[in-house]
Amino acid sequence: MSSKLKVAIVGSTGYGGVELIRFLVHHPQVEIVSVISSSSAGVPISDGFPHLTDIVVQDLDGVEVHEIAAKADLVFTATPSGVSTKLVPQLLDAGLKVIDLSGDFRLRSGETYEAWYKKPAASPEYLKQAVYGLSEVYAEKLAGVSFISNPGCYPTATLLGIIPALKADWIDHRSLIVDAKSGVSGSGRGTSLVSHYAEMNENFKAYKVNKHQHIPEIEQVLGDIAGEDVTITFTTQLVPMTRGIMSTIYVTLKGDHTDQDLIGLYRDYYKGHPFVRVRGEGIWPATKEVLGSNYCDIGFAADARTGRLTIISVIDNVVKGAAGQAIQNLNLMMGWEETLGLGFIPVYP
Ligand SMILES: NC(=O)C1=CN([C@@H]2O[C@H](COP(=O)(O)OP(=O)(O)OC[C@H]3O[C@@H](n4cnc5c(N)ncnc54)[C@H](OP(=O)(O)O)[C@@H]3O)[C@@H](O)[C@H]2O)C=CC1
Ligand SMILES: CC(=O)N[C@@H](CCC(=O)OP(=O)(O)O)C(=O)O
Repeated sequence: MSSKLKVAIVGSTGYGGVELIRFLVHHPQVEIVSVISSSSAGVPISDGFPHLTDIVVQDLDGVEVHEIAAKADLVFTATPSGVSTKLVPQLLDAGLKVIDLSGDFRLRSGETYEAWYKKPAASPEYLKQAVYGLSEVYAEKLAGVSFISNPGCYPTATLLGIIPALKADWIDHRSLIVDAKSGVSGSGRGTSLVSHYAEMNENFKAYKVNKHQHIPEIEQVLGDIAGEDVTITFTTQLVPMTRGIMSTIYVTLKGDHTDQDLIGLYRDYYKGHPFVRVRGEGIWPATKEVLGSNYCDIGFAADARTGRLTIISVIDNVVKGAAGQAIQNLNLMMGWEETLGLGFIPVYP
């Protein structure tokens, strides 16, 4: 009998779900016992995803909570916001561990969720149970828990870029401006006008400026760390590429810290967390340098002339921004090596 952890994936036909499969197939402690679809049950998953031919031979299962509970120990819910709100409590009540990739359990306040997501929030009882899984920052809080809410893609790149400097009190958080760019896969597999080739190709488009649902998530974490309310200016933009997020952060420095000081501070903060790589002086990261991997790469430019600091943080939105971090969180939850199943070099070129 296998002693591996039995996992199921709801939303396995979406970008996050398919990426979970890509990594979990090689995870030494995990067996995928069910790939689940609300719309294509009974069909071999490789019919819709021929790249999985002869690798994942399972048929898709339907979303039947009691059947999932009979087969699995843990469920990844890679489902749209609004769907997780209703599904996750049922899975938890059935005794399953859950790692949810949606935005439905990241905000502590249901009112804040409803204001930004424009959807009914989950009940406070379940919001309270969720542990926010920004892996490098909250690793110790994740050990042994049953329910992790995986961070958003933009928050992951942005928070990992800001937190060490904020913790050290080297920056004035009232001056924070975040200019964030994403590849189109960030909006999921469902078609929309925004991701239509003719709309997106050879185009560079800002959207949800100051209205993006990730603003309260970023402000919640920064506020916890600063010990007071933090507000940010946040602009999101769509770039005509498939994967990748670059979050460029502008902030006023407290004191005259150099690039070398910042490199030292960040390397120290992320010591023991191999998925955050701090670049050397003048070597700023590009999205392609983390493509297909769980890395977040960070570079700096402190400007003595203006007293401001530019921080550049890049991730692959589908990996470190979703499926990869979810698996990193699984490892932390289970007390396994943080890198298990994730040790891939980025795809280059
Ligand atoms: N793409 C990204 O870069 C990131 C995504 N996220 C979040 O992760 C989640 C998944 O994202 P992503 O994979 O991109 O989204 P997709 O739209 O690509 O996939 C979502 C999947 O959810 C399934 N689904 C839809 N409705 C239901 C339902 N009622 N019950 C069960 N399953 C349902 C669909 O599959 P089927 O019809 O087969 O059931 C669909 O394939 C979302 O909440 C997203 O916001 C977070 C960070 C980054
Ligand atoms: C490029 C693109 O459209 N990205 C999406 C990311 C959505 C997402 O991941 O949503 P939650 O984290 O809130 O679940 C967006 O900006 O809305």
